[in-house]
Amino acid sequence: MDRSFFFQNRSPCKNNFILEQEELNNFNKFLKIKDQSKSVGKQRNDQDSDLEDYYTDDFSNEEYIREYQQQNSQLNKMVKQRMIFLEELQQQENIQEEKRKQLQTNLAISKSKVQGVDSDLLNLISECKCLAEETSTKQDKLLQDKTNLQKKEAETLSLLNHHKFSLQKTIEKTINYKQIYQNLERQYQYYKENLQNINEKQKSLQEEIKSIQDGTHLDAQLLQFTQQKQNLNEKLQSMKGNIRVYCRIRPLRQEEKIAMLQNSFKKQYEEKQQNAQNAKITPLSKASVQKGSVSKAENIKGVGSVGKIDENNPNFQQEMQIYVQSMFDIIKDDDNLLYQITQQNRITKTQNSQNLKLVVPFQNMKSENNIKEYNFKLEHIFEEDATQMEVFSNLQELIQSVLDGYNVCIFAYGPTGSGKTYTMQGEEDYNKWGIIPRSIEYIYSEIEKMQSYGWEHKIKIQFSEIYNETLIDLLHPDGKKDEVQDKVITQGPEEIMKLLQKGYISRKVASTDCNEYSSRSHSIFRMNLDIYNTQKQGKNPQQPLLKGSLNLVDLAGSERINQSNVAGERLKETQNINKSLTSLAAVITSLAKKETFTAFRNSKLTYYLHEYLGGKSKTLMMVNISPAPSSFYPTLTTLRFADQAKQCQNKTEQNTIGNTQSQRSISPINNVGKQSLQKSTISTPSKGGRFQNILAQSSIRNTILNSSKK
Ligand SMILES: Nc1ncnc2c1ncn2[C@@H]1O[C@H](COP(=O)(O)OP(=O)(O)OP(=O)(O)O)[C@@H](O)[C@H]1O
Repeated sequence: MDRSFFFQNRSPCKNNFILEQEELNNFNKFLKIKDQSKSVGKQRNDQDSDLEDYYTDDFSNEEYIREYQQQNSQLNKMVKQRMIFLEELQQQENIQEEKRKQLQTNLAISKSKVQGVDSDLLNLISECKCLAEETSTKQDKLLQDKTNLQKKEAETLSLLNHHKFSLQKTIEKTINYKQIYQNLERQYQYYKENLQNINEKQKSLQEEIKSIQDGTHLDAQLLQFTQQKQNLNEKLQSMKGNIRVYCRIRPLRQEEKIAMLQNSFKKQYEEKQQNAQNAKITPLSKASVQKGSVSKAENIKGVGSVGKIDENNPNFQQEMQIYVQSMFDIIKDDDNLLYQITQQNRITKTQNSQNLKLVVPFQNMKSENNIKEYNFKLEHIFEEDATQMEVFSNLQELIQSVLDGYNVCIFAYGPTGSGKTYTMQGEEDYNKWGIIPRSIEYIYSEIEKMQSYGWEHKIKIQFSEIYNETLIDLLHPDGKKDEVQDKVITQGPEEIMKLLQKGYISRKVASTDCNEYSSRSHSIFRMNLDIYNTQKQGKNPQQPLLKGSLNLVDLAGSERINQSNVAGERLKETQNINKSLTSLAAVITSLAKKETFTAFRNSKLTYYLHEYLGGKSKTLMMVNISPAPSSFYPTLTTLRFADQAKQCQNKTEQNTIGNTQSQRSISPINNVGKQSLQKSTISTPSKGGRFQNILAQSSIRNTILNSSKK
């Protein structure tokens, strides 16, 4: 049997080697015994016998023994190889052990390092925490800064918007002014050329005067020249229509600005209150309210009843006062800003080449988004910033007509407090003089200029009022009723001013809720001119060549009785004012419709003015309106009336000899009820006070002369 397979098939592990080694030793021992017994015949002990028994089967003959020996030597070689391999393994194991030790050392080092890293990590974590806190604080600050910036941005934006709006307005105005300036420049060129022509004509006329001894030739030419001028003027006037309607918007008054701010505050307050109420009504309490166990007002403590402001609440009053005061500082005199802040709609003027429109926006109380616009086409609109001078310069041509022998009537119409008396009479300061003093000044300056051409004028004035349907002569010492006398003026414009001043003091004025100095009567200033030409008519002519009449009417303000809060005598006045204005509106409507009969006699006012409404006069209605949102309804009614008035057509005619209209006085009107005037009941915070120092200021004649020189 080949036993080498034992070794070949065994794995080269240490135990296997030991076993193999043992077996080999045993076998060698057996061989030795065998050899000894063969040569010496030596006695075998028990152990040898066992070995011999063990191997006897296989090693019975010599051949086998040799074979085994060979195998044995091979096996020895293998054992040696295995031993070498074993040693190598041992060495590797040693190396591994070394490495393991090394690794352990490394592990220990790493562990200590990890411990270091751990503490570093802890430090880092705490640093991170600090950083996170710092970051969150910084974030909060940044958020705060951002909110502040956003607020500032919004404020700046609204300011910019406001500036943009003002700038746009300014640009529009500048464009308007530019156009006006260009027109004026054209007119100036035109007049300059005309003046040159006139100067040339004047020169040639003067030469003719020198050369021609017979005066009638000159008279004829002068008259022709004057008539040409009158015809041209007449054409110009008739082109503009007969009852012309101008509109003047007065500036907002302080009280109106305050009212606008208060309304805006109330609106905001109401909104806030509503929001607070909505927030406080919980579903449960709503249910209780529906069940009827809790009242809504009870439920919302401290807020007041739903949707309504308790105006008597001192907190509300105080808050509103603070708001209005602070806003007033902000808006100063910037009306644009006021309209923007209070979100109120503004009356605006629009213009194209043909039409001048007044747009009156009205916000429906029921729905905020429902803004209705009312458009009115008017011949001329004076906006809030129009000066007295600007207004008059637009009427100058009309006043000129009086000197050319026409009847002219300008009446101021509008709700109470809309600026009629300011427009007609004005105030003490020269810049604030109204149409009446400026017309007197203008007529006298023209008369002076015409004197050198042989023109002479006789001036008579009347100043009257219609109060409670009674016509009263304001220049009569006893305030004569139902008859107005002419007062002949001999001393020039100062005399007229003095008389007017007296008349203003007598005029019925009272303080109402709508106007501190409210006119309670219609006042009529009439200036009659008898015009002569001595060069044509010779010295001391008996009859005037032309007659002109200027009528300036300051109507009492139309007002709503509940709005002006009047009672007693004041209520009666208001009723009479409204009645006569209603008659005026009816007359205007009738004339506009060209009805065959017009009821002029329905009131003293229409009867007194009938020649100027339906006659041959040149009539201008100056419609005064207030821009205040609270005056919306009176403004609308007034503009509707103006719309009717502009449709009336008069046939203007010059008052030449044989074609004169007597306007000296009005005869007593029997069929209009005469009412007695209870003078003692009238409080008279006099509008005449505005005029008291006019005469003291400067000599009117000087003013007139200076202006005529200009
Ligand atoms: N264009 C204006 N510029 C400055 N202030 C004005 C202007 N128009 C009117 N006012 C002021 O408004 C107030 C009311 O004006 P005014 O008395 O002329 O109104 P009214 O229409 O005559 O009123 P009433 O019909 O009640 O007599 C006055 O204090 C007046 O000075």
